[in-house]
Amino acid sequence: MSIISAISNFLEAYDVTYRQVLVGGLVIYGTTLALYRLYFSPVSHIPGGLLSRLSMLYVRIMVTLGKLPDLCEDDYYNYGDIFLSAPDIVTISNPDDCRAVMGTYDFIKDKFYESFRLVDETIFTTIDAEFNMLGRRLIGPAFTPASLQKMEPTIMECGLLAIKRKWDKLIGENGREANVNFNTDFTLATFDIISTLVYGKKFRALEKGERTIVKWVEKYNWLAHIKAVIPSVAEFPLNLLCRPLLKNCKEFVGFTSTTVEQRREQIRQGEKVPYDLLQALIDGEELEARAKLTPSQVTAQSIELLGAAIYTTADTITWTLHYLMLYPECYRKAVDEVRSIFAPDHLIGYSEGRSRLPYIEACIYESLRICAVSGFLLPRVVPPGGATFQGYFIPAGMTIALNIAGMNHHRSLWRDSKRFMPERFIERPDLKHQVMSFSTGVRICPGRALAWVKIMTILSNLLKDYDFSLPADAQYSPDRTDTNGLPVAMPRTHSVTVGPKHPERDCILVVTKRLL
Ligand code: HEM
Repeated sequence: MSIISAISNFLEAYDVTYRQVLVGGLVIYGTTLALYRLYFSPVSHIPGGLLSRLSMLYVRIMVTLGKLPDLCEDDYYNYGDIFLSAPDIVTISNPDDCRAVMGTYDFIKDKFYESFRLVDETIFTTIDAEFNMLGRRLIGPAFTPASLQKMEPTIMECGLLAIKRKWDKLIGENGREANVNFNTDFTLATFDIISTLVYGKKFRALEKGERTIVKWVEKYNWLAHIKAVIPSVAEFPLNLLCRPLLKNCKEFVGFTSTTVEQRREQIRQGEKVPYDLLQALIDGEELEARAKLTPSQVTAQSIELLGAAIYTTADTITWTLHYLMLYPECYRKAVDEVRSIFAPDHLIGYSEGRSRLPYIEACIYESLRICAVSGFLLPRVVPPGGATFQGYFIPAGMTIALNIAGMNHHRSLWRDSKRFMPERFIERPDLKHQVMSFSTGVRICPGRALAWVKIMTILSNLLKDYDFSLPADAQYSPDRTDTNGLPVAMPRTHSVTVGPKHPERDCILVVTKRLL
């Protein structure tokens, strides 16, 4: 008698259907798994929300809905230094613990980072320490103060000055004032800056409204976001569902590799080429180093730099201006500071802005802290031998996630942490080193100095040259407060960075030329 007929006979004898067996099996499996996760897994004694402890599904749903930043912050306030974000994701928020993890290559990046991989390995996606160090060595020289100073004219021209031209034109057309979507303008300006530095070409997205590449970057980010939730989405048959996104990435890669090839040709022809980010990468192909970048790695890296630099910087400027509008006394102080130091016709360069505008610098730190554009989880794998945090042992192979929002709101460092309070950095400048928005350790953001140049030059000059106010119908203003009496910030969402959820509604400001 075959096994199948034996089972059939057994089911018939007890009057049980296959369906009942299937449902019963699933119930037993689900219950056993739930009991294991809640009471018997090696990390079951770590605190965390019931849904997070039961299934990975909860965090995936939150990621899909763009709610991860809110979850990270709320979970820190609810559970403290260590908690479970999913049955096998232990999240840590204690700055010392996070530094211990990030200070070494032992805790490699989790497979989540594969969702960002497009054509080849990059500084960001790699888990290979040697390759990461090589990439960082190559782009490092582009981010020294001397190199950034050389790039500053481009940064000014494509960033601040392009924004000013656009706003002045709008104001001129409207009479005295104009309504601007500052998030869109900061995004296009930061795109124009970074694309000039990466492709060596000016696209003038802000001026001409030409957004092809911005859309490519947006869709590349979306694909990465979807891959983070459904890793097999780029494989058959799911790839059929996101054909337009995959086609978009192909075009993006094609355009980038052609541009890289054009630069190589210029070099071969002996033409003078600018020193920019692309050049730093191409130089890497020529290095005598044992490991050097292949052409497809240069393409992949160029795309990554574009993706890493646009929304991070634009959204940071956006949040800073938004918080200044919610806290008018801070806005007033920032404006008074810059206008008392610099003449109306002075173009504030980065280093003078950074050294002479401590309050505006403090506003930027506070915005990076209170709503980090990277305010979500950075997942790493626990190395062989396991690791102990806050008295809990975490076995090798489990994911440990660093909670940037948790560190930036940590009770031990930040008094009244939900309040936008730039003064904290004036009273205690040492706190600047505790803002974790650029991460920390061996994989700290290599582009942070460039980001600072863009943020500081754009913000300080705009505050000097324009008066900003909220439109009459603004939904988020100083008058709309929460139960603690603090102004409610506009809702945020998360794809690759944490940005405004409804920029078309919440990022409109009335701009007038400064009255002399
Ligand atoms: C306000 C602006 C920015 C913020 C807040 C920011 C934040 C971060 C954070 C938190 C990481 C670590 C991510 C992780 O480990 O998962 C990171 C990595 C990285 N960032 Fe940035 N970033 C900013 C701007 C930039 C810019 C302008 C560039 C380049 C032009 C850049 C290039 C990179 C690269 C290549 C990495 C990967 C580093 C590695 O894995 O070794 N970022 N950034």
